[in-house]
Order: sequence, then C-alpha cells, then structure tokens
Amino acid sequence: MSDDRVRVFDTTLRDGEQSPGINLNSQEKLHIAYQLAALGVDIIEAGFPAASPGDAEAVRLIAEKVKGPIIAGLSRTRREDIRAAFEAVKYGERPRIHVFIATSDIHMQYKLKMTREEVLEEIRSAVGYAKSLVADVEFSAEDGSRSDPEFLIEAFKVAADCGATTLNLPDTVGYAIPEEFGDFFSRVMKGVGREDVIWSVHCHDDLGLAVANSLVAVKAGARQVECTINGIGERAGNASLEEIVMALRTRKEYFGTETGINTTHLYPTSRLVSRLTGFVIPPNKAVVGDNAFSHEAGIHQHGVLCDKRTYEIMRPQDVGAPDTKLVLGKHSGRHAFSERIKGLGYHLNEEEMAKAFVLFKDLCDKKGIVSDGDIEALVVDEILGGATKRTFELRDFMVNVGAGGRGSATVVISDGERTVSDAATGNGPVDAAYKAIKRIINIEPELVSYKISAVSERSDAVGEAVVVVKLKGVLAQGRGASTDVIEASIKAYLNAVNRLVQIAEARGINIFPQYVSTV
Ligand SMILES: CC(=O)SCCNC(=O)CCNC(=O)[C@H](O)C(C)(C)COP(=O)(O)OP(=O)(O)OC[C@H]1O[C@@H](n2cnc3c(N)ncnc32)[C@H](O)[C@@H]1OP(=O)(O)O
Ligand SMILES: CC(C)C(=O)C(=O)O
Ligand SMILES: [Mg+2]
Repeated sequence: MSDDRVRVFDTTLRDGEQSPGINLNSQEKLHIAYQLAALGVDIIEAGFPAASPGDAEAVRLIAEKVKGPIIAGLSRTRREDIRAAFEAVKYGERPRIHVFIATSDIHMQYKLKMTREEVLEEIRSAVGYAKSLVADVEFSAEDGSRSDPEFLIEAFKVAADCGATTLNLPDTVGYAIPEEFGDFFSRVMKGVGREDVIWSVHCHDDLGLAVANSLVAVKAGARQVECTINGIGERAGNASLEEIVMALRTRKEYFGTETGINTTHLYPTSRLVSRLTGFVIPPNKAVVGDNAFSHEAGIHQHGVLCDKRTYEIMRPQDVGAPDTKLVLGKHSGRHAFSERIKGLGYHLNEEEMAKAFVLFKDLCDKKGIVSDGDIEALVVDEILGGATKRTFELRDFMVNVGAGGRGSATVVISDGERTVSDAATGNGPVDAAYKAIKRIINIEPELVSYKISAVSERSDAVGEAVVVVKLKGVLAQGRGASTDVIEASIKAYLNAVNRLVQIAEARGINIFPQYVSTV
C-alpha cells in the first residue's frame, strides 16, 4: 500500500462512547479494540483518560494489550489532561497524544472565555508539552469548520511548529456543506503550507453530511479520516467508518487512494459494536444494514438474477455480510418467485407456477413479507395436494410439572385410522409432550425453533406457538393456538409434522418408513 493511503482513525471508543446511552466497561472496550485491530484500523482513539479513572484504565489496558494500531488518548490543552493521556498510552508500542482546543469565535468567546492570543498560547504550551512526552502528537482545532480560516491557519502553524505531526480539521457540529467544506479544507491546507504533516478530518452528522464532508476532505488532500463503527457518536453521530471505507474502495478510480482496512471484517465489527453498545443498526443502514444487500422489487430481483452488478455496487462477501437476499413480498415478480420455488425443490409446470404466483400475490397483500415456510405451505396445500391433510390429530393430553422444571406428559394422537397414546418425561412439560409425540409417530424430527407469544394482552389471552421442525433436509413450520400454552405448543408441533409429511411426499422424500410399518 502506498504512503498516500488514507489512515483510518477509529474513535468508536472515545467519540462513539460519547453517545448518550452508551457506557462501555474496560473489558468491552478491550474486546472492541481487538476487533478494530483485526479490521486493520491505523489508529484507535481509546478514550479520554482525564475524564475518569475508568476511562484511563481502559486506555491503559488497550495500549498494553492491543498490538498493531497506534493507540491514542484525547486531552484538553491542560497539563493534567496531557499527563493523564500520557500515563495511559505510554504502555503502547506506538502511543499518540491527541490535544484539542476550539478555534471558532463562538467557542473561544462563550465557552473557553479566551482571546485568540490566549488560545494560540494554549496550543503552543500544550503541543510542546505533549511532544516532550511522545513523538506522535495530533492537534485538533475543535469547531474548525466554523472558525475564521486565517486564524485557523495560524493555529495549525503554531501546532505544527511545536511538533504536531497530524493536524485535524473537525466539523464538530456537522455544519459544513460538502462543496464549501472541500474548498475550505484546501484553503487551510494551502495556507499552513506544511508538507511534513498528515491532514486529518473529523465530521459529525447533524445534517446527515458527515461521510460526504469526510470524502471531500480526502479529495482535497486529507490522509487521515476520523470515524466510528456504525457512525455512533455525539448527538447525530460521527462519520461512519464502514461507509467511508467502502466509498473509497468502490470509487477508487475517483479518489485515487484507499485505506488499509480488511473490509471483510466490517460486518462482524458492526454487529459486535451494536451488541455491546445496545445501539441497533437500522435495516437500511448503508453497507452493514440487514437490507443493504436485500432486494424486494420484482424489476430489481430480475436484474440481480441476471447479474448482481445491475443493482449491487459492492459484493456482500467483500464486507463480510451474508449473501444477497431476494426477499419475496408484494413487489416481487415472477422471475424471483419461480427461482425461489425451484430453490425449495419443487418442479411446477407453467400452469401450476402461474396459479401459485396469483396465490402468492394474494398472500403478500395479507402478510407483507412471505417466508419460505409460507411458500412451501402454499405450494403443498394449494397446488400439489389440496388443503392440508391433518395426518396426526391431537385427541388428549395430560402434563405434570415437578420440582426443578422437570415435566412428564401423556399424549393421545389419532392418525385417522388408529388412536395411540404414549408418555415421556422431559425438560419441562412441552419437551416431555414433544418426546411423547415422537415415540408415537416413531420418527425424530429436529426442533429448529420454537416461539410462543400472547395474541392479546389479557390474562385469558390466546397463546400462539410457532414451531419449525426438520428431517432429512425438509423444513416445515407449524402453528397452534389455544388459551393453554401447552396445548398451543402441542398443536403447533403436530401441525409442523403434518406439513413435513406433505412436503416430503411432494418432493418424493421417504421420511416415514417406520411410521408406515409400525402405527
Ligand atoms: C468535541 C468533543 O468531543 S470534545 C471532548 C468531549 N469529551 C468530554 O468532555 C469527555 C468527558 N468529560 C469529562 O469527564 C469532563 O468534562 C472533564 C473531566 C474533561 C472536565 O470536567 P470539569 O473539570 O468538571 O469541567 P467541565 O466539563 O464542567 O467544563 C469544561 C472546562 O474545560 C474547559 N475546556 C473545554 N475544552 C477545553 C480544551 N480543549 N482545552 C482546555 N480547556 C478546555 C472549559 O472552558 C471548562 O473550563 P472551566 O472549568 O475553567 O470553566
Ligand atoms: C475532539 C475533537 C476532535 C472532536 O471530537 C470534535 O471536534 O468533534
Ligand atoms: Mg467529535
């Protein structure tokens, strides 16, 4: 990779953690830092050591243990902050102290209550002090995008003269507009006129422009981008790392530079940060959202079936995401529908396919998203075999629950010709009942999932159970409802088994030899 690459400065653990509602402990931060190192970020801003002993401890832990990236600690221009940052990052192989102070008139006058001269003096003494402790010092001009450009140039010159090797121009309050910010960035870079520093950009998303503003800065010459996983951060958040990295990679011919990120780690890193912070990823989030590689509209699905590049500018595997999904819903067309039917193992003739498609569209109007289980039920019930044949029917059951959650159940089932009963014990009454059923039907479908929910909110609510079972590669879903949750669970299981029989028959898979000979 050339030295002209864009360095990725990840501040998930500092600015990201400043999101209202996020509070990570040291171990969680360390875990994220390991993953950021695997992702290949160049710099991890691990925290603001002067903020609290916990923050200092987390930065120290990360500096000690995480190898590869530079580990940075943020600091005001105050000596005690710089000392605290040094004490935390000094354990790392490549420590950085990141010093900041605001340079906009509004911040200097109303917040810092300092004159321009005083701010320049703060920069001089703080950067000089940091440089006496570590070789790698970054200086940030907080609220840079709203600063007087001539004063900003002066401030950066002082920082560089005192030893700062990275100069960061932040759009702290997300005020910048891309074209204007690009020009501003170029003007400041030119005014400072230093070839020996790395220019950095740090954008917030108050107007939803953080990524766009970061990218124009790269175009203007920035070679460090400060960003966070999933775009978490103060207020509306920071520029999103995954979006910047994939924009630079996807449009490399435009930017003429790239990052050193191992992009296949983007999706897992995004999930990890989401789980540990509790910040859910919206389905439509670029690059890492659930819908980023999903297509529902028929025209798009047809295009994707012909060639994915018609509607995908990135490959899901390049960001470590699950493969492209064609979601069947009311906007889907015949191409995607028949492809899914074939994928599920059914061979319908043209007439059957046309009929199934009409039924499918009706179902979509009622249901929104249609699952594979719904399609199988539709094909089996309506196209191949008429209405569902209830091969097994519940006649009676009795359960007992013992201490420690143990349960026993007796279940009576009729198969149309015979009525058979059996009993079993299990891990709770539902497990016991399912075991008793398996003894009766003499086969052992695997329970893939089991969900129970109340259909209304009153105490006499109807419980609805949804069960998915699997045998010999055949998956079937069943539902059962009752005011008694055990009965709902048994009915759902039998419903799933009955569907399994029918689907297997329709596919010519013999899954019940024992049943045929023994019951
Ligand atoms: C844009 C950004 O993201 S900036 C980073 C934001 N991050 C944080 O604030 C980290 C968490 N912060 C904290 O834990 C606390 O605010 C601390 C420990 C840093 C400081 O706490 P306190 O000493 O109680 O001060 P408080 O936060 O109330 O006020 C900030 C003080 O720092 C001053 N200040 C703000 N920025 C800077 C700076 N870059 N350099 C020097 N002084 C600064 C303010 O003028 C104010 O000074 P004053 O106490 O003399 O009035
Ligand atoms: C500390 C600085 C870089 C910052 O977070 C900002 O200006 O938004
Ligand atoms: Mg910030």
